[in-house]
Amino acid sequence: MSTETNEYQQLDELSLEQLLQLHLNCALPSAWTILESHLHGRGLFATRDIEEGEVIFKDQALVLGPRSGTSCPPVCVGCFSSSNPLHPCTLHCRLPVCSSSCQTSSQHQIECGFLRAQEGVQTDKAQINWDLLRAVTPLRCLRMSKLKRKIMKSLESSHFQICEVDLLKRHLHRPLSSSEEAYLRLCCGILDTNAYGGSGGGEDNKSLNFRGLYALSAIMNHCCRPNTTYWFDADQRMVVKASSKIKEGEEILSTYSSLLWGTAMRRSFLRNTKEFECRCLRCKDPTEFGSNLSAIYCKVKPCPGLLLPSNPLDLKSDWSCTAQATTPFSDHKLSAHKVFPLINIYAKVAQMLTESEDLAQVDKFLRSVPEFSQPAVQIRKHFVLHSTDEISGKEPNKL
Ligand SMILES: C[S@@+](CC[C@H](N)C(=O)[O-])C[C@H]1O[C@@H](n2cnc3c(N)ncnc32)[C@H](O)[C@@H]1O
Repeated sequence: MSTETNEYQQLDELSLEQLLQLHLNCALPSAWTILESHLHGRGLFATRDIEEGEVIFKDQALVLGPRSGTSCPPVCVGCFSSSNPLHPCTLHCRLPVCSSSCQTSSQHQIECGFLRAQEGVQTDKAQINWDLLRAVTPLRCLRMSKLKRKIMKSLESSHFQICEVDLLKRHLHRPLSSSEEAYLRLCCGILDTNAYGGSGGGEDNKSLNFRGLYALSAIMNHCCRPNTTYWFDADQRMVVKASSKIKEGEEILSTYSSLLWGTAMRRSFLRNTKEFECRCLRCKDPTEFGSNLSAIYCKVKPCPGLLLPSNPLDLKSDWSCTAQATTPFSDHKLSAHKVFPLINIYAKVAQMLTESEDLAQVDKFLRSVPEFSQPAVQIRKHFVLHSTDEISGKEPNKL
């Protein structure tokens, strides 16, 4: 029997928890275990009391690739940095790199070889193809170790129709073999469901933007009031820390959406990208634990109340006024289809103001929306980050 078959058989005998411990070289006993969750499928649970602020685990990515999309600056496929000027790889794979060491890095060799060997006939080889950036992470899954492949295949996969494989097929002239295509499609589904987008530091304080499949983190279910927080260290490991005390037996929960988004935005993001309806306590509470993050001022003048969704789990429900019982006005409601355009306008204005940084206009705008509304929170967050960066001498962050 070959060593390879032996290796596979040995891996087959291990549970997902043991495979992950092997991959992460964990010190045992771990503070976590994998159990069935009442939320969905499997979840991560505390094996002992975990103190607030304690690092629960450091997760090593199974695969890393560049982050892409309209909200991300263009990055180098080698180092994931957007700080240096980018140029097309000179080997004509049409991906952006920032240096010769990034071009010759072992991780770039995977997609570079694949795209080079099968260049599209009519493409301009000297140009960067920004669309292809999306296909890099799935292509890197083609060259995973057996252990990583086994772990990846045990993760949950979505059935999204939009897939980077179709994009790749448009840019290649050699058809993908059926096994390549099936494997790449599986990888895309697994990445969509489980990958985390990382950004932040890195060496020399460069801002990095990457997408990583962190398998242990991928077992964590979502909650809009999670009990963990995470960041990425200089080696692009995902460090997961308890944001509140977690008792033995409790589920360890992450968040897949921004905590600063209001309920309607979080729930539609989760439905569209992760295919589930969140029904956590924060989603059920119109005031979002008293923060009134989704609120807009009541439109009946001079009512001082705030409009909040009557039933936040139903996107179509009316928005009612908090001051209704104590004011002489009767018609303090707005239908959802009138509220959402308003919220969208506020969000766009908030974005424009943070980009232009006209402080007089920002001040005027902040007076027109409730203190804890999402656009107000976003604007404040922007200026806090900006001033922190000014103090530390870094380039200011954009929202
Ligand atoms: C990264 S996986 C989480 C682990 C997953 N439970 C498993 O068994 O592998 C993400 C998927 O879990 C499900 N999920 C996560 N949090 C959930 C929640 N709060 N409510 C319902 N489903 C959830 C969704 O189907 C989501 O696409």
